[in-house]
Amino acid sequence: MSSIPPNASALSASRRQRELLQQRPIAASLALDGSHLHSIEESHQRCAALGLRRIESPDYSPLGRSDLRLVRERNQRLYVHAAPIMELLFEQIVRTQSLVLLTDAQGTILHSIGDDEFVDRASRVALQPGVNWSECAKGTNAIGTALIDESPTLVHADEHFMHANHFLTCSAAPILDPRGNILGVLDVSSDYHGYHQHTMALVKMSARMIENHWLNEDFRHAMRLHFHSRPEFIGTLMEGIVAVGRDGKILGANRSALDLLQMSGAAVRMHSVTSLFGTPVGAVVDAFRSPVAGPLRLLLPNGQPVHVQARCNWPTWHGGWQGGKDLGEAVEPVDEVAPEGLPAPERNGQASDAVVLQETALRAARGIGETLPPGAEVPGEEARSSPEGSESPVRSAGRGRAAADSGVPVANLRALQTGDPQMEAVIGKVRRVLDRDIPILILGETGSGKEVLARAIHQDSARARQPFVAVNCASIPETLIESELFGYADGAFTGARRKGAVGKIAQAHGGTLFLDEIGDMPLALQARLLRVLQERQVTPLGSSKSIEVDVTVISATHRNLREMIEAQSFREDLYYRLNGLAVKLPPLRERSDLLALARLLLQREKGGQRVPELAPTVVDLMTRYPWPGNLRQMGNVLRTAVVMAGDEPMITLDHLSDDFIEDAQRSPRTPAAASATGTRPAGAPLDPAPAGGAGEPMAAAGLSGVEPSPALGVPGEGESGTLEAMELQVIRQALEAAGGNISVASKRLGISRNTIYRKLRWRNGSAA
Ligand SMILES: Nc1ncnc2c1ncn2[C@@H]1O[C@H](COP(=O)(O)OP(=O)(O)OP(=O)(O)O)[C@@H](O)[C@H]1O
Repeated sequence: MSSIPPNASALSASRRQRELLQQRPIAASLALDGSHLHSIEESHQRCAALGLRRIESPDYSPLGRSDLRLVRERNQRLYVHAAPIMELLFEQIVRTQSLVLLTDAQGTILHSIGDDEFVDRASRVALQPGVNWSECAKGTNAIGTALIDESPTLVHADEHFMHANHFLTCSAAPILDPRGNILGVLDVSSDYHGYHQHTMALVKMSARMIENHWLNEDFRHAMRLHFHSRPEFIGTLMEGIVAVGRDGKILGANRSALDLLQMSGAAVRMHSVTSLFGTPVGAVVDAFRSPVAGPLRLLLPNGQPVHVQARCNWPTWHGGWQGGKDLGEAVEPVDEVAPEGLPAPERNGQASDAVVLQETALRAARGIGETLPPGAEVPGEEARSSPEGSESPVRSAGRGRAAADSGVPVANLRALQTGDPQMEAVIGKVRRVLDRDIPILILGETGSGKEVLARAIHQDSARARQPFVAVNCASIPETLIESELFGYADGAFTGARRKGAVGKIAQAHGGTLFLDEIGDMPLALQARLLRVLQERQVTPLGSSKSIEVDVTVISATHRNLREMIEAQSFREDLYYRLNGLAVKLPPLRERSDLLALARLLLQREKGGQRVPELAPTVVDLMTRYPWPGNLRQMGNVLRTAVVMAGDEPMITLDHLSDDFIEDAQRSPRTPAAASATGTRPAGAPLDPAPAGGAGEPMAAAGLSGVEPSPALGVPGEGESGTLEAMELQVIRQALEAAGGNISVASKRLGISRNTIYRKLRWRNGSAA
């Protein structure tokens, strides 16, 4: 840990604290304690020393698919232990607009579960698999700072170093192996308005559960002593556990053991059963030979009495234990058994985990009930409050997530009609096939709104009250995608999760299955998916029984599936099965409703408060920028701008990050977006695009965001009347009639595309 800076030590603690509170007013409202403030302050100093800037856009780029696969493979064991506990944790916080995240020891997100609406918001700051959240990548944040401080860490709102992350509140706890090495971090992130003081307790407990599972597996052939000063705490998360070798040496300990013993992991491993509990290991084994043995009462080195229970693979131990000598033989693993009277091995397994977490959440909810957010339900009450109280928990959770509302209404198709003719055409097409059991394939660049459209289709369909289940084929490790989709039967796996699980396809029964990034579906699974879609039956892994499924399928991709078919990486038969109707979303740079969308995004950010205006210079930059990340990227830029602007009524260049300004200034204006600058009222109809016009994307016509591009609109002041102005007006009208498509306009006018560019570039240059 770094030391307190000299100027801080000179100031009185309370004055320093006051200063900090002024700097971070949102977090100040939580009245967090001095050690918390100190840890955040130190982290900010580290970030400043690293040269990080508060207003910069963090590096959002995730690892490539194959790199992510490698990282996940390296951390497969952590995932196997953590995934079921993450699900339990999520069940306790479902509908609180939160995300449960697991990272590796470097802070790279391996796995996430969350409320759909918040997943959407979180993905805008790349709280998603493959993205690294170490402090040096994202500045002060709960994951990165917990990794450095090696302790549970809360980072709330403006305590995040980077402004882009100020909307978050995050509670993270490192996960340690029994030797004290960091395995990864467990984190819950949500919108800071939804802060709950009990979230950190749940995260810490969940991290401990993962650690205990890890320890139990690591030392499944060793004896484990479970101890606590109060016998009723044995078998709970508060119990200390030490693993003991046959020679009586301590091999490892869980975090509670270190707390109870007040020792470091390294110090504990210097001990033996004799030096730690004052009794030779042989005596302990003998004491537990009896099938009715109760806990032993032993003394810790500090004289504190504790109650101790033993667990081990008794047959192996009885055979191997000979008067304290380690036979050193390799022993065949056998199923763990406990003598009668000892806690059964499962007592520390899934069932007790669920109970512990639920009880904690219930206690927290009762104790601080008034701080529960609207809509949050006390665990266990969901089924009662649900109108279809008899449905399965999986189904309820799915519906809860789909309908979860963070103040952003789930859009229907009408809400997506913000004045762009290409969008109008797309929506018109999907409306015609609604409820006709025709699979829809949504194509479009990343961030162009494919998932939002899929949800809107579901929302407007007769299945709206049934689940909408989204599966991102790119973010699930290839090894897990099969079980995620198809589910698995009890006993199909021997890992931490032995109970069966309902797959996503079955979860979507009665509703809509959204297969996002379908182009990333491994080839081997494409055949299986095709069979499910054709037969409308799914067979979970390890089961011989098929389950009938009634789902309507919407899929989406940013890839060119036809090219993939040619390259034999996508099955043609599956393509035709998914493609009852293909619609292509326009990229933002081609949309004429950019300003209307910007306003919607600002409204979302302000959550009912007064929405700031955009200064003309900002509008100019926004309309000339090519927006490679589309709506998602525009949302990020506006979120930062809103935070920077605070209560100011107008967003100006001062509120935008420098790199965005530089990039945008280098970009010429795009024709379609230019019509959103006010030259055409947002929402006013454009001439319908000619056949093949809107269908031919600008990129395909050779107009990329970096090429010079023309502006649309009526002649500027002082332009009208001259020959040149009339020429320009004709070109603009032709372009507008062609939906911004330069190839079509040039053919109609009988002039080359270059002439159009030249004339309009000259006009832009002279107007500048
Ligand atoms: N019409 C819209 N109005 C406001 N925001 C929108 C609209 N469409 C999309 N967005 C926002 O843009 C972001 C990206 O949307 P979405 O996730 O649907 O894109 P996508 O094409 O599915 O992205 P990806 O290809 O990366 O999965 C989201 O934050 C979403 O809320």
